[in-house]
Amino acid sequence: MPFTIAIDGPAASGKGTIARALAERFGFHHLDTGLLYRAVGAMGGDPIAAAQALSADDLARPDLRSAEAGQAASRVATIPEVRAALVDFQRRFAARAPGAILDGRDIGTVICPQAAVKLFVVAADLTRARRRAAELGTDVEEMLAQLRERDSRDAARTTAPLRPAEDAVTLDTTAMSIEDAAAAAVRIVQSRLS
Ligand SMILES: Nc1ncnc2c1ncn2[C@@H]1O[C@H](COP(=O)(O)OP(=O)(O)OP(=O)(O)O)[C@@H](O)[C@H]1O
Ligand SMILES: Nc1ccn([C@@H]2O[C@H](COP(=O)(O)O)[C@@H](O)[C@H]2O)c(=O)n1
Repeated sequence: MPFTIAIDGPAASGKGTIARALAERFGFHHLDTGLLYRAVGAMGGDPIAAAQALSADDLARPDLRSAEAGQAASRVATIPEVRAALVDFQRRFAARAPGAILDGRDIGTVICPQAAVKLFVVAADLTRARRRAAELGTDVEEMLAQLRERDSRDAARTTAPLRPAEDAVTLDTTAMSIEDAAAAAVRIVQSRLS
């Protein structure tokens, strides 16, 4: 039976970094589900039609990592029909052998409620803003405002809001290096594998 790991948390908390480290360590597949919403937001036009027509090629667009793409993603992510159109793809991915790691906002609560491991990754707002601003070469204060706006929208929406699953383990990476955060996640996964 494939082993599924669900990783959720606010923007730039380190979900993807941890997911990639786990994928490398355990040989599992990894899907950054934020890319699906970023692609839908970037396609323009009717977001519901865009979500229904989404293909793997759309996820390879070079402009999806920008702050603007993140804001557009969080707006289309509030539309229930957009979310519904993306469920099957994510669940099929989660069933891949020998295991799959999905990171996003509703993986442990909606997409994979039966996941073997659920992590909710958090970090202080300013820490997240500093890390993301360094990554994109942008202003920290502006990034802080953008992350807070996105987190508020994600947590306030009625369909699949950002929140930890009841059985999720919270991992606060504020004072952790990338290596320490990855090692902490590996320990949690190992404890469930054995
Ligand atoms: N523990 C850490 N220490 C220092 N920098 C980190 C740490 N974890 C992640 N980072 C850096 O912070 C930035 C955001 O991390 P990452 O992309 O993993 O976050 P995310 O939660 O996946 O973001 P998003 O919400 O956009 O999907 C990246 O530049 C990453 O290298
Ligand atoms: N499972 C998910 C994943 C993402 N979203 C929305 O997309 C935005 C961008 O996500 P990133 O992980 O790339 O930052 C995010 O702010 C959410 O609005 C989602 O709703 N569900």
